[in-house]
Amino acid sequence: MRTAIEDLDVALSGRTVVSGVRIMAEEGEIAGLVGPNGSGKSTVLRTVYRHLRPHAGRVLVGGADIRALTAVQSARQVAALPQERGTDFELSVREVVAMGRTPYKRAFAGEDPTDGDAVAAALDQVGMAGAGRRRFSALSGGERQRVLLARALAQDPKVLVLDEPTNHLDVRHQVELLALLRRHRRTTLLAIHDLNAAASVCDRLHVLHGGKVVASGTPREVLTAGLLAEVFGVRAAVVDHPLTGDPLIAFDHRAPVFPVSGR
Ligand SMILES: Nc1ncnc2c1ncn2[C@@H]1O[C@H](COP(=O)(O)OP(=O)(O)OP(=O)(O)O)[C@@H](O)[C@H]1O
Repeated sequence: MRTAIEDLDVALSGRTVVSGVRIMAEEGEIAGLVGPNGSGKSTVLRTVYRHLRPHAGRVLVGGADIRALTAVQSARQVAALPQERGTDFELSVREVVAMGRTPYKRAFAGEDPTDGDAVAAALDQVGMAGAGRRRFSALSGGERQRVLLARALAQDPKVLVLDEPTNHLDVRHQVELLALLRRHRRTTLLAIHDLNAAASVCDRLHVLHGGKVVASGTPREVLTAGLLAEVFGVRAAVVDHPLTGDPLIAFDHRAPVFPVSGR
């Protein structure tokens, strides 16, 4: 569902950390938020899943201001894989994923077959179909990550918000997760550090720097050697990926880093 972040300002502990942010994700589009540490990516995403209240501006999902929705209404619209990931659930994997079905239940109602199917399908999609009975707290970081993604998928939202979803994942599971996102074609807002992964999966990228969007466009438009030097302070060449044709950033890990302008 079309999601618009309009003129967003967020202040935390009295300091403006995000200002004037405008990001649009069309229906079915995967919009990537990239930028250096502390540039405001998670803060923007937190306003979309209502973890933070903006100081100014608003987030519209399908034309509705998400702050005007009830908790249940917004949970049916937006599901998140946040950066702060619970590790203390003394629940089974299946129970954690079933939490994603809460917005569809009446109080104290049990699980119906639709819920069971949604949970099973979500676990299958993240490659954890055989792990339903395992204790969540006994999983590895990458396994937990995949289970929490399954919980978000089981929520069957109109908009997925993913904060660093490939963190902790080995390369195969990174590739699988990106393929899953591409297959799903659900409106997705994604914060991601891996710029090559971003180039392969995102329709449009929005570069945050010092709490502001400094570039928006397709990965090819945005990921230029000049921008990588200016915003990230690194030397890199952007070439065509020999297998996919996507932009491929070859970082020069030996070069000294450049100074970047702060906020
Ligand atoms: N609770 C808080 N109180 C005060 N400042 C905060 C708080 N949370 C985040 N910040 C600050 O807000 C700014 C943006 O942080 P944010 O987590 O959104 O950045 P990010 O781009 O997601 O970073 P990273 O890539 O490191 O995850 C940073 O300067 C951070 O220190």
